[in-house]
Amino acid sequence: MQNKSQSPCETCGQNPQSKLKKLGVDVDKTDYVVALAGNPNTGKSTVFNSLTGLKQHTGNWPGKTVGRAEGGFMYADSSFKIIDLPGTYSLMSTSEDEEIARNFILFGKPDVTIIVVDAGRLERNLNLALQILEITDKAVLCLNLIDEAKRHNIEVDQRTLSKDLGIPVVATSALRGIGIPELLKTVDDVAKGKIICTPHRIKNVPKEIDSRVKKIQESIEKIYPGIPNSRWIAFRLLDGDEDIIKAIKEGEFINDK
Ligand SMILES: Nc1nc2c(ncn2[C@@H]2O[C@H](COP(=O)(O)OP(=O)(O)OP(=O)(O)O)[C@@H](O)[C@H]2O)c(=O)[nH]1
Ligand SMILES: [Mg+2]
Repeated sequence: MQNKSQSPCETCGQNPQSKLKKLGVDVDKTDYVVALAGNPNTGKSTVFNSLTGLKQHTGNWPGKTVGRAEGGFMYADSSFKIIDLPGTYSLMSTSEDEEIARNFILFGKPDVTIIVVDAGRLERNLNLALQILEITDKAVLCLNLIDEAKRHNIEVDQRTLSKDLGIPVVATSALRGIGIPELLKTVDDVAKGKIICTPHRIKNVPKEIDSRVKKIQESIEKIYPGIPNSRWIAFRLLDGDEDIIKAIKEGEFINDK
């Protein structure tokens, strides 16, 4: 039955959005888990709200999302849990909120990570995107605020960007719902392995460093069997990251589900 508030376009079978059912907070036992990551103020909560029907705080000031919020949606007969995370500039972050985001991206084992970036501030935003691509095999770049970028005559070569990053890129204007159907379909395709990502990774790590990292990695995995991203942790330990040293000692990551 057609919902009164929806236009014929929104309910047409050709439109991927017609396969979307917003589930609000109903997120028990879903088929897939999706994380929304990105710098502050890029529109993560706006994307979250449009997919779940929830009303996470949004606004034009940094640090609006505190802690993490969960919501759900159905798409093409599959159920998804989606996690809205606080904005963060780096996976080596220090504030409590940034730590929540970092821990979920690293250890929450999302099936797909949507990296939301500001199309008008791409260079700055790609710093976090590249860090996330080091540690995940399944990601989609959501090139948001495309309306604002256009207003400032900024054009993004999506094809080249997608090729260079090795993940699909979808342009959106989340505030206006533009590109959300395409984003949904792409996330579904990545989750189900219909789109295979080949994420950009740093190559040519010197042999000596690589072999030491592997040794540390083995020790971490011995203490915490099944821990994701042990290589990333090994690099952080080598770097003397106090936060990570403390978290490893206290098993903090393992409990952060
Ligand atoms: N013009 C325009 N504004 C947008 C778009 N997406 C989001 N916004 C606005 O940008 C501001 C920030 O959006 P949020 O969704 O709160 O951003 P966020 O990434 O969740 O922010 P943090 O929680 O601080 O990390 C809000 O005022 C939104 O209404 C868009 O595509 N175009
Ligand atoms: Mg937010």
